[in-house]
Amino acid sequence: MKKNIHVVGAVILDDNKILCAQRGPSKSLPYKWEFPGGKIEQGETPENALKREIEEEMHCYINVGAQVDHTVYEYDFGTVHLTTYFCHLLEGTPIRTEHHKLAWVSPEDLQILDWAPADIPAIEKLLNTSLFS
Ligand SMILES: Nc1nc2c([nH]c(=O)n2[C@H]2C[C@H](O)[C@@H](COP(=O)(O)OP(=O)(O)OP(=O)(O)O)O2)c(=O)[nH]1
Repeated sequence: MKKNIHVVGAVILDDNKILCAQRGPSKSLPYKWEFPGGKIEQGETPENALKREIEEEMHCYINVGAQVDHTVYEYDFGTVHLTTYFCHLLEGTPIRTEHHKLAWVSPEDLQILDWAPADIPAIEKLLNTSLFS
């Protein structure tokens, strides 16, 4: 059986846009787009894992709201259990540290990006939700 990897992703909304992040060339899933976030550590709640990851990788603070989606996707390196949450910026501006690129993207442009396969159901949900009404 493949290794289970529990991952949280932040759908950060600001000014009618969503913050999207592109993985670097030397990572698994090279150049794929994802939601900023990462693996949940032992004993951590998903919300606290997400806040910690965003502080570590983008040097800003968020609050974590409702769940967007939960998907399970089997990659060759393991089975990713991805939970995404709506988030807002509380303090600071996201800084790119680990990612190849960061981009603020309008909901209608989300499907232009080459997403990590585990993210596709969340993208479809976001496209079918009126986010800013
Ligand atoms: N953060 C994040 N990870 C995602 C998403 N979709 C998706 O398949 N993943 C995968 C990529 C990684 O294998 C794993 C997240 O682990 P991580 O953020 O610690 O990734 P990493 O690149 O530092 O780790 P690794 O792949 O080098 O082991 O989940 C997503 O939307 N956000």
